[in-house]
Amino acid sequence: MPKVLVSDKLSMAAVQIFKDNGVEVDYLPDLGKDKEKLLEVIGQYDGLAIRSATKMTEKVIAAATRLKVIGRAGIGVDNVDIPAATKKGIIVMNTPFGNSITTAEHAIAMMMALARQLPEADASTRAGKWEKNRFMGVEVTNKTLGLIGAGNIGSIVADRAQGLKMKVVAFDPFLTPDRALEIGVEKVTLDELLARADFITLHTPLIDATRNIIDAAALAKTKKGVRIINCARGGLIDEAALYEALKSGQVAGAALDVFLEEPATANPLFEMPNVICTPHLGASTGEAQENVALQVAEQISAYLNAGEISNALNFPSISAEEAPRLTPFIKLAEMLGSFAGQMTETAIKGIKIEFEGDVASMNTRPMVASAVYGVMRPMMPDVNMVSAPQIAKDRGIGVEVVTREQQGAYENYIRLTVVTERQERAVAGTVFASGKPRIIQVKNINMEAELTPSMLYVTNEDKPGHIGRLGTLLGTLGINIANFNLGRAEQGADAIALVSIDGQLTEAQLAEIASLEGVKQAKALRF
Ligand SMILES: NC(=O)C1=CN([C@@H]2O[C@H](COP(=O)(O)OP(=O)(O)OC[C@H]3O[C@@H](n4cnc5c(N)ncnc54)[C@H](O)[C@@H]3O)[C@@H](O)[C@H]2O)C=CC1
Ligand SMILES: O=C(O)CCC(=O)C(=O)O
Repeated sequence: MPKVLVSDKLSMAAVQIFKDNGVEVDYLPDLGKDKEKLLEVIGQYDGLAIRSATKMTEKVIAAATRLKVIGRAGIGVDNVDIPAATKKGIIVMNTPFGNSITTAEHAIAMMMALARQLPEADASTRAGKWEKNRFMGVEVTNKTLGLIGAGNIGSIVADRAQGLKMKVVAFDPFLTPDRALEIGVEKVTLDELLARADFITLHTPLIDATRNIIDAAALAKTKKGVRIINCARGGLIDEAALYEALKSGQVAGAALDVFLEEPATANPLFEMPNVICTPHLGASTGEAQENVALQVAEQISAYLNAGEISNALNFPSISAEEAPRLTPFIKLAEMLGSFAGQMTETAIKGIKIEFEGDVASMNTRPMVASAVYGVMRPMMPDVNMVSAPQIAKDRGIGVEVVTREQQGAYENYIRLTVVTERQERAVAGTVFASGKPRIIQVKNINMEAELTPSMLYVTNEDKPGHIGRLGTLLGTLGINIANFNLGRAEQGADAIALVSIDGQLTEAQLAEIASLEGVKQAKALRF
């Protein structure tokens, strides 16, 4: 039974979902904050469900010897070292939509609170001051909202802001003109946004391109008296620069849900009267927390129990519907890769994977990952389907993918070519209607073979007597033949034999086979 740790505070509904799916679960909501304890116990778990308090650093990931999946009940995964997880073959998933409405609503609430100074007015009134003249606000109607990041949350914010009769301009390099039209925003450059916005709201992930996107230089380009809302990530705004801009009046107010250092318990911005702070509450509604907890528990369970992959950030998705259909092709791709990988003895420059027929219209990305995994596994025993594409990229191994309509007799055809300094070696296969993967071509020679755990691959001159000699030698060596598959380019040219055998060949036995008359190459293969 797979075992999952929930190390941050999650709705208990998640725990029930794990149990209902036959997954053992430890609910330890404070563990994520205790780095040492996390390091101590993480090695026991196959799955991990977190929010933002648990920091999955390279060190913790290295200690997670059994871990197969990390599920973030939420959107931002900046608390997970994704490259380290990928290298270890750990799938990292999030729940990209479950808290978007709630977070967008928080941004709008922060904007309105900022426009009318609600927290300060509230505190003053409770203190018995009745300072009616002190709290002069601004209307949002007809004001310009500058949206930095127009993805899921940004576009909901845009929709709500338009309901408040605001004009919305958006800076997002990936926003297409059609999408901008659809969500009713004007796509602008960052400088234009800074120059035009009365309110600026941030909704991007924290990545290198967005870190300190609002810095001193950007603040200098804003309208004097701009108000800024950040319900995305600390680190998007240079806090020291914001402090100075608030002090000088360049920025009239800021509403911050997120901070560079969290938990934020002492921050110079807390001293500023025109700053509203919440403790990373963007996603904190009952509705959003129920959504993300249920979703993450379902996703983790489906992966651990059935290999279904949804919302993974480091691996292509495989839906429950397509999983049964894709599985034999994923297996075939891995077998072809493994065959070619075992035959390759020099540095690999590239891998080409061609999909023909029905398979070309399927979700080929997991097959590509599986094929690359197959090629690399003989050289790197710790590689896996998640890490293989990244490792190939790191090593400069190009992966070319070609898809085309059916050309030959097979309804489905996958051909994998490994390119080395010295040569190209291709192997092709198909999946029959029965769901059985088969090798159908090796080095352009047709044959039909099932790949079994232990095989002998022989290339020889196509001359009479070879099969008899090989069979007799295997018998003499005490090797039982389970299946014998043959193919040849043309009469008298090169021929190949793929022999399924019981047990393993020793190096000495292989050398005897290689020295048989007419044999050009003999290799033991394992699948
Ligand atoms: N305060 C909170 O509790 C919460 C915060 N968040 C934060 O909100 C962020 C956004 O969430 P979603 O809208 O769901 O993500 P999303 O992926 O749907 O949208 C992000 C948008 O940022 C854009 N973007 C990327 N690089 C950019 C750049 N250099 N400049 C401008 N735009 C850029 C992308 O094109 C995309 O449209 C998350 O990454 C997360 O960090 C999310 C949920 C709750
Ligand atoms: O889990 C939370 O409360 C924070 C949510 C968040 O920041 C996210 O989903 O990116």
